[in-house]
Amino acid sequence: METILEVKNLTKLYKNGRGVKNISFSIQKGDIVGLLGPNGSGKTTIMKTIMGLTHGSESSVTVFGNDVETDVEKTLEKVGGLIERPAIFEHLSAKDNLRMMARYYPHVDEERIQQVLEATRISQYQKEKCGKFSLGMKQRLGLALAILSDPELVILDEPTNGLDIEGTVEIREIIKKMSAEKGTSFLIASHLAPEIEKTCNKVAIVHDGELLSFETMEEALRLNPTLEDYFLSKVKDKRGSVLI
Ligand SMILES: Nc1ncnc2c1ncn2[C@@H]1O[C@H](COP(=O)(O)OP(=O)(O)OP(=O)(O)O)[C@@H](O)[C@H]1O
Repeated sequence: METILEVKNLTKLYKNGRGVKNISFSIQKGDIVGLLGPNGSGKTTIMKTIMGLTHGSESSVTVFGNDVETDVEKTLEKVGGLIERPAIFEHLSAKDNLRMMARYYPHVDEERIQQVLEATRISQYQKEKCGKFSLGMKQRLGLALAILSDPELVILDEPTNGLDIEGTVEIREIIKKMSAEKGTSFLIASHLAPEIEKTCNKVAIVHDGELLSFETMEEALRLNPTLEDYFLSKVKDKRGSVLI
């Protein structure tokens, strides 16, 4: 198995003392890893540190064997990300937003742009200015931007945020198809257990800045009817109480 991402003892504490402590996990080629945790548990902080957008204190994050702290550009060449809100130029069309992004990737041509517009089902709106897009359409464009360069690792923060049922299913299918057909690896943050359960083959439970567990989905569901039950059992183990 090829290790794509390795996070060792990631600690990032903000001045207010909040953040994440001692997070360790790894992603192998083709894995779809879900980062499941409630609001404020540290999911975005973990993703931002992996993408070099913020820096941990005692951590080591290696992507494709390169240390993210020492060589961010090289490390992130094969990584696509959608973190917090998609970075979209509202005065441009969806297609022009993709063209702007394509400037950074010599191998991305018009055919690839069209392919991605179709895969994310925004081709019918491709000429409209993005300022008029609904939240869900912006989210689809955010995913299109993240996968445009055909990255080997895609990092997505709440990718189905604002999407309707069909949109959620479509995004899930795109993720699974890329993993199965191309071996693309994914790290997906969400506070929605059913979504992570349906999409991912591994799950990391984050709570109050700590990693409570990192398991295959199969193992998580072995003694639990749903991922939600697994999550609650892990939180209960930590607190020694049924209250969460
Ligand atoms: N720039 C910052 N300065 C101070 N505290 C921060 C900062 N960013 C995040 N935090 C705090 O760190 C903790 C983890 O936040 P983070 O955004 O990583 O959580 P999250 O799991 O992504 O939450 P959500 O699901 O609500 O997006 C929270 O307590 C948050 O208030």
